[in-house]
Amino acid sequence: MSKVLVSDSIDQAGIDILSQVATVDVKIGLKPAELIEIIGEYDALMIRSSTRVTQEIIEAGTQLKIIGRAGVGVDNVDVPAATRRGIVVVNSPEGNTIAAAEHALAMILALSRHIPDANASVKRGAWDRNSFVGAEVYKKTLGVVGLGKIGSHVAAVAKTMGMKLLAYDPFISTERAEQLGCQLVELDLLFQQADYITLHIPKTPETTHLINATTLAKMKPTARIVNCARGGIIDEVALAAALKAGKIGGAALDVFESEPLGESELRSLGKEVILTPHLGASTAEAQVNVAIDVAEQIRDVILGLPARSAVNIPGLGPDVLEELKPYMQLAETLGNLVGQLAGGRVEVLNIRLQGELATNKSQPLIVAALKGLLYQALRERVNYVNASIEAKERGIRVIETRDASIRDYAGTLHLEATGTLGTHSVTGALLGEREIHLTDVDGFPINVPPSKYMLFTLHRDMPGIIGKLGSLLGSFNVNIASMQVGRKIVRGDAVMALSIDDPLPEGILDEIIKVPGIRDAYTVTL
Ligand SMILES: NC(=O)C1=CN([C@@H]2O[C@H](COP(=O)(O)OP(=O)(O)OC[C@H]3O[C@@H](n4cnc5c(N)ncnc54)[C@H](O)[C@@H]3O)[C@@H](O)[C@H]2O)C=CC1
Ligand SMILES: O=C(O)C(=O)COP(=O)(O)O
Repeated sequence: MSKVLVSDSIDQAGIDILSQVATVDVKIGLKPAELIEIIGEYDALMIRSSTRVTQEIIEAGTQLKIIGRAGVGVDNVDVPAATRRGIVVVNSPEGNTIAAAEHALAMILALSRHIPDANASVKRGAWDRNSFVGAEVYKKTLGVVGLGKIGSHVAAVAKTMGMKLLAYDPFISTERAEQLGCQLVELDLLFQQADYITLHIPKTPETTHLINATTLAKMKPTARIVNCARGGIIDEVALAAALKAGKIGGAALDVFESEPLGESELRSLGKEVILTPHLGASTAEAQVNVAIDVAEQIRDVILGLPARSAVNIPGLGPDVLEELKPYMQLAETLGNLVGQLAGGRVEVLNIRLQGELATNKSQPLIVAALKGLLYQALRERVNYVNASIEAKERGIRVIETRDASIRDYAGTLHLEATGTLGTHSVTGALLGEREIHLTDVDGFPINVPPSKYMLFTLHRDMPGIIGKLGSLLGSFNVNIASMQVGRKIVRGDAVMALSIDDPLPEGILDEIIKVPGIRDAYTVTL
């Protein structure tokens, strides 16, 4: 049974899902050295933002197949290190969107009305109404930095509160911003004009210390800044200095450069500063959402299925995956088959997407075909995550072509592998929704479902040959489950595809090739 380590606090709904397929150990608060010591036993690791999954931990996780982040940000995971090791990293891109957006909105209102300090003062026994006179957000300008999932929801709600919206996000269109009622502007303009600035961007090298002494100096002295995205986007020392000097009006922070927040000037500031301990995603609803979302993906990967929100598999979003899953299976099977027919080292893989596939995203299919192709060399070490890197490192050139014309099937996939031992090709299609059929091998039309053990021969189409092959296999106690011949012309060259019940015994291929009329034979395990 697989083993999953849960090293941060996760909702029980996730643990219940994992327990269906694995032994689940919940160990919260492990020190890095303790995690390194035990991670080697586990197939999957489920975390939130508290566990830092470093390269050292990934390297110690020799059995790890998947790291599941029950939340959005994967900046606490060394994703490149995981990718190199073929470990899938998944997250829950939408499970806590509303929770984080509502926290940012709560921060905006709490800052405006001094709610935390007013509350603390009443609880201390005071009744001080004069110290807590606030400001309205109505008709004020909100600058949204990062108009993604969370930023968009913040914008939508802020709009209904009567705020004027500016947004900065270099990766979204003016139309999208307009749909949300936002005016897309340059960052400097946003800094200059906003009464409130809310950050909803990932932490990247470009966004680290985006808010610093220079950018803070561009803001209105009354501006209030909210960070419910990531610590480190704001230079906290510069922020504390700007607040103290009255260069900006206030700040509400949920995330910090170093968490838990240690010694900090920010703690000593008054009602203009609100600090929460990374609570953006901490609602009952969001925790159920992210736990289920990520646990299901871990379960799927343990069961050998692809994950729907892998951050390190290019182009494999949930919508794409749902549509392409059966075709990815087809691509993988064909890749595995053509790799075995080609034998030796493959140098070029031609992939032709035909019919309805021609208009689809090709990247997941290429990755799946490469995974299949490399299976003989790498076995379980190759997966959707590292197939492209492994192929590149082996010098396999991928050429993709598309042909939208529809032939016998709605969509077909054609793979041709050229390597040190020659060129071979296979074509396949789906029958109904998901039944794989081989429709062509080396240019000869056939129509067979692939099976675990197969034998292919290239032979002359002449009387008696099928009988001879049948008897030969019989003499080696090989049971034939099905057999089909594909030929282009009568008595010309032909291909025979046989499904057999067991692997072909040693030495029998040499005997098959000796049968008069048989030119070549290939055994394949799928
Ligand atoms: N405080 C908390 O507990 C939580 C924090 N988060 C954090 O919130 C942030 C946003 O999350 P989502 O909205 O789900 O992500 P998202 O991926 O939907 O949106 C991020 C947006 O930022 C934009 N962006 C990227 N680089 C940018 C740059 N240099 N300048 C301006 N815009 C840039 C992208 O184009 C995208 O539209 C993430 O950092 C995430 O980790 C998310 C959930 C909870
Ligand atoms: O989802 C995110 O990016 C978050 O920051 C939430 O973090 P958490 O899961 O609450 O530790």
